[in-house]
This record gives sequence, structure tokens and C-alpha cells, in this order.
Amino acid sequence: MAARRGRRKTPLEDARIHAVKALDKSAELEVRYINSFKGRGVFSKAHFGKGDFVVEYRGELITCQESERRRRTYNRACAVFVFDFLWQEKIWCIDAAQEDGSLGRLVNDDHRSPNSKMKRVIIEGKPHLFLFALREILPGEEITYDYGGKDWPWRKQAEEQSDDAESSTTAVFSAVLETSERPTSPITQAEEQSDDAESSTTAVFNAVLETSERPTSPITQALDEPDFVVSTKKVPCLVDYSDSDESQGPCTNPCSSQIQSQIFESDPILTDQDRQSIPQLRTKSIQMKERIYFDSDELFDPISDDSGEEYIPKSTEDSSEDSDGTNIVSFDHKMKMQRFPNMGKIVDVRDGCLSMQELDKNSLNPTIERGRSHIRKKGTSGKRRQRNCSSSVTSPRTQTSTVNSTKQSEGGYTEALLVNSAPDLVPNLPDGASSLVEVTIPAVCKKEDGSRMYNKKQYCLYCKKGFIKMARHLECAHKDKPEVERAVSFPKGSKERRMHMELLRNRGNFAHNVEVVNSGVGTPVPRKHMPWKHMKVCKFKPSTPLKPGRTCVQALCGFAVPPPPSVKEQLWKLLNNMVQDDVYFAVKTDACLMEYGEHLYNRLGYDVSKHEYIRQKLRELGRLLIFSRKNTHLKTIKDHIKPANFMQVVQAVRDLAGYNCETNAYKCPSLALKIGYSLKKISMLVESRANVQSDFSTAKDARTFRKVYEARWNEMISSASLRTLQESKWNTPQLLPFTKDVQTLHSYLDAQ
Ligand SMILES: C[S@@+](CC[C@H](N)C(=O)[O-])C[C@H]1O[C@@H](n2cnc3c(N)ncnc32)[C@H](O)[C@@H]1O
Repeated sequence: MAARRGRRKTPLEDARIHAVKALDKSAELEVRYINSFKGRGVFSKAHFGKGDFVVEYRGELITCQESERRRRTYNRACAVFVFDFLWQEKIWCIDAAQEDGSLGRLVNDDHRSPNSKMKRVIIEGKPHLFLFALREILPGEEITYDYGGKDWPWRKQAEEQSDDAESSTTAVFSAVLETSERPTSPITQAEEQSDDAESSTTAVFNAVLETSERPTSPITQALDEPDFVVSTKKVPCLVDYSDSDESQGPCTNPCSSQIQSQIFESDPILTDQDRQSIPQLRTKSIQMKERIYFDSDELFDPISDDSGEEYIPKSTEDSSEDSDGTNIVSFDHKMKMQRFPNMGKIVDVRDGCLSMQELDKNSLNPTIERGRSHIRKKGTSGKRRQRNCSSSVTSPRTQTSTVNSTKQSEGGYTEALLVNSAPDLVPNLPDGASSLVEVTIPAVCKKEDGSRMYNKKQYCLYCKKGFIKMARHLECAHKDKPEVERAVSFPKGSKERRMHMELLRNRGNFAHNVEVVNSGVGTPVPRKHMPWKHMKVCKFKPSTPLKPGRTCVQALCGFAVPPPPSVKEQLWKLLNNMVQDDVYFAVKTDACLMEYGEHLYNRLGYDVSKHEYIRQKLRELGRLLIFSRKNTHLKTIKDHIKPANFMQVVQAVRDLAGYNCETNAYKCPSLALKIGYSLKKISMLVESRANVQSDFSTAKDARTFRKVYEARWNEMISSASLRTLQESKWNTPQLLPFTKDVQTLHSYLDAQ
């Protein structure tokens, strides 16, 4: 096992592992907002060696025809995310127009001195596009690659600028510049700087580039060098140069050269018409620029320690992972596995809903009804439900494995409950776990003969320890407590004695469960029934009759959980009158939303008629939060007010409000406007709190977010929303007053 963990990975293997998990190296890369012209970019947070796998250009693999169809519907901003490449003698595309939180799609262009290069790698018969470092990349550097093509507007601008600069320099310096920076030259600065040892390879390589970049032969720009076929089955030898003897390596692969010559000289699939259409695509999309041999010096420095097999990925998520890809566990998940080693089945209990929603006020015990949690509302069942849950807490694409790890633990199954979010409301969590609180629920254990094993521990209200026989423990150890004294005053076996003991047991369990939920440590004591169902038979239910319906009982149960320290009881109560759905749990467990709620409550809460307004405001943001968690990497409202995430927020708000880029109209324009307003308000609250706490970087982030918001929100969201609102009024019939109304008015005026 130790040997396996220590096994070094090649860049290709590293790329494959990330591709299979659909994960980026989030510990080593970050998105930053650069400026309004360039938008966002991806920056290195760590050191990358030459040849290292950097990031995948992830998206949907589509055919050329489909990409043509989409391009007709996409606006310019979306079309630029479609990446063309050649594979199996056809043009394919990776469409990354969807804002899915992946990083590869956000990498910007640099045709002069890019630090990485796009490569096509085949994994399990499917092409993937990966960026590999062309040279050493230092922390803080922006990741760039050459988009290919020539018509990108920013290049012209850059060239104009550099022309201006050139004209003002001395003649000698101009001459040097002309040689090294001529835009038509395929030789990059980096290549120019390469040392003598590399020069021969570079020369050969440049020769290839020059041929493939000749503008008159557009097809040669597409990528068609031998694929890097990565097979999961051939562990540890993961690189398989298709149809070739592995020992020969890619350069000497006769098959590849055959394929290349087929494609370059007489392409059997592409007609002249197709060829004509390719350059046209290029002005709107990114392409594989040219062929590059995978083991060429450009990617792997043969004399460097970092090359080839000696490569060890640095990303945190790789640190303890199995490299065979069969047991891929998300980073967050693994972290929780450390905390809860017995974790087995994963059941989705979002936003503290198990512990909060199902804590039964009357029985004072959290309840879980296996297979009947609110997840069922989604129409999922059994294994599917489990899968959904893992995706809801990690990334939509990391679903696979969390479920696979089902194990029978010592005493039977355990169910790990991933409780999404509540990061700031739940203290003492390690950094990376900020968006997850996980609680392990022990399931009923069965003996070998299938009968139930009664080993459930109850928690003592007084000494906080777990015991299987609680009544006996109370009687022996806490006889001096008045409640216990009263309970034992009833005859043994009597109904009264049982009820008193049960109440004490429930109270002990409740206190224990609250502790577990708040600290994220320990195992809560489950209870079988849903609260509203249990309420029908509960021996301790309030004597005053409740309003019929589930929500009322749930509200009672929700309120049974004490508010977190930073939340006012009145606000907590106000929230518990909300419909208790996903949005409710999202709101209740997000610190910024609670702060915003508190702000609204302080302003308007004295007026009960405004309570519904406060709830609505919070629900709008709760919906945004749920949407963002599903579709982006934003997990809290605080993430939404970081300037680097601005574009993702824009996209999320657009999607949530039903933006149609063709008509430039919204289905629900007022939602987009309201969310914008609330986000701005929250940024002010966060900034002021951060200033008070001398957390100047958070304050700066919030301030910068507001600046970006003020500069761009109107253009990106509000203008279209307002226009939609205005236009929707055009078709509203203007109501003329009835004759009767006019008569009434006249008689009123006469009476005056
Ligand atoms: C694939 S996206 C890259 C991510 C993009 N910056 C964003 O914020 O969404 C390509 C777009 O980024 C911008 N871009 C990329 N490279 C650029 C560069 N070198 N200079 C200016 N803008 C660039 C252009 O607007 C281009 O259409």
C-alpha cells in the first residue's frame, strides 16, 4: 500500500486521473479576474515543472456538425469556448460554453510566449484536451497557451501596441525585435531562448511547425499527431501509443506518420468545401494549433529531474489516492473519510437537514427514516439517490466513486451523511472542508441470523457518555438528579416510569446530537420516523393542538434546534416559518445569508407584515446558492462576492433567471435584478464586518466586487432584465374604467 501511494506519476497519468475524476488542480490553480477586456484568467498557485500536466480543457465532446449548429445559436462570447481539433480524420469539438466551474476553459491566449500547450490525449477511446507546461511555471504566473488561428482581436491590438513601442526604440534594438517577435514567425520567445542542447530538436520541431502553420493549408493546423491513448486497464503502464510498439515511443511510431501523411496529403474525409470552412471556424473558436510530439523537448526536458516517470503530482487531492482509478474519491470526501474512518454508504442529507429538520422537538431526538428522507421528493431511489448526493456535495462529475466505497463496518453498515454547506455556521472544520459537514449515522445492525442486534447507544443527559442500557445507567449513576428521582419513584415496569425514562433518554440524545451537528465530530443517535409522522403518536406532544400539515411540525422541529451563536432567536423563528425545502436549508446554513437576514430583520423585523418580504429576499439568494452549488464551484454566498468569481455569478444569475441569449430576454427578469441588489448589499455587510474585524483582504475583496458590479452588472444583467420587464408591459391590455366606476366617481365628486 505504501509502495503504491508513493508511486510516481507521469504527466499523462496525472492528466488521466484528473480527467477521470473531472477534477482540476484546484490547490495549484486559481481563477482571477484580470480586467474587463480580458475577463478572467487562470493563475498558478504552485510550481509547475516543464512537461507537467496543468489543466484539462473540459467540456462536451461534439461533432463538427453539432458545433456548426450550436455556433448558429451561440453569441460570440459563447462561441469562443468551442475548441476545434482533428481526431480520426474528422473535426471534433469540445464545447465548454457551459460555466461549469472548470478551469481549462478560462485559460487565456498568448501566441508569443505561452507557458503551456494543448495536447489531445485519448482516454478509453475518447479524446481529451490537456494543457501541459511548456516550461517551468512559477506561482503567480498566468497560465496561457496559443489559441491558434490569427484573427483574434486582442492580438491585433497587442501587435499595434508593440509596433508603437518598436518605433520608439533604437534601430539596433528594433532589428533584434523584428527577428524574434515577427508575428508570422512560429518560433516563440521561449523557443528562441532554449539552450544549445535543445536547439537541434527545436529546429526539427520548428520545421514541422512551419509546415503545419502555413496559412494556405488550413487543415494542417488541426491536431493530428499520434494520439496518446491512455488506458486505465494497463496500469502501471498507462501510456499506449496506439498500434505501436511501446518501446519505440511516439516519435518512431510508423503508424502515426502514416496517419499524418494521410491527413496532410490526401484527406479522405474532408472535402474542399470542408477545408474552406475551417479557417472560418477559427476566427470564432480555439483550435489545436499544430502538432507536437509528446516527448519532444518542448514538453519534457530530457535532462530535467521533472521529466517522464519521475514526476510527482503536487496537488493535494492526489496525495493519497489510488492510481488505478477504481476507487476515486473526491478530496472533500477523503478528508471526511479521515475523520470518519467507518464511513460507508453515502446518503444525501443537505444543509444540515437531517440534523436540523428532523430533530424532533417532542421526542427531542433526530430522526431518520431510511429511504424516506426528503430526497425522495426528487423521485430518486436507492442507489441513484446516493449517487445524486455525492454529486451534490462535490462536483457534478465526481459522482462515481463515493458510492462504490460501501462497506460493512464492524457493527453493520454505517451511513455517512454529507451535510452540504453551513461552512461558517459550523465551527472547527478544516479549511478544505469548508463546504461540507459530515455526520455518520450508524444503521441498524443485524446478527448473522438476520435478527436485529440491540447495540444502539443512547447518550446520558448528565455525563454525556453513551450507554446501551440508559435506564439502568440513570438509576445507578444519577439517582440524585430530581428528574431521575421522580422517574424511579414509579413502580418498575409501569407506564409512567417508562415515559419518564424515555424523556430523559431523548433529552440526552438531543443534547448529544446538537453537539455533533455543531462540532461536526461524533455520531448522532438516529430515530426512525419523520417528525410529522412521529408527531401523530408521540407521547410527549404539546397538549395544545397543532395546525394540521407537515410543515407546521417541521417548523417546530426546526426551531427545536438552538440557533447558532451568531444568529438571533427571532430571525431563527422567522426562518422556521418558511417552506422547509432545499432553499430553506440553504438559507439557514449560509453565514452570509444569515447575516443579511439579520440586517433585514433589524431594519424591518419590528413590522410583522414585512417578515414575508424578508423570507422572500433570503429565498431568492437561497435559490442562487443551490444553483451555483450544482453548476459552479461557488459553495457559499461569500464566494459569490469575490471579484474573481464575478463572471460565474453573472452566468449563474442569468441561468437562474432564465436568460435567453438569442432574444436577450429573461423569463424571470425581476429575480435577476433583485439578486443583484442583494449581492451588492451583502458585499457591503461583509466589507463592514471585515473592517471591524481587521480582515482587510476580505474587505478589499468585497469592495472590489462592488466596483466590478457597478461597472458591469448593468451591462450584463440589469439592462436586459429591465428591457424584458418593459417589453412585457407592451402586451398587457390597458384596462379602461367601467361605466359604473365613472358614475361612482362622478357621484362622489358631486357629493363633495
Ligand atoms: C476561452 S475564453 C478565456 C476566458 C475568459 N478570459 C473569461 O473570462 O471567460 C476566451 C476569451 O478570453 C479573452 N481573452 C483570451 N485571451 C486573451 C488575451 N490574450 N487578451 C485579451 N483577451 C483575451 C477573449 O475575450 C476571449 O474571447
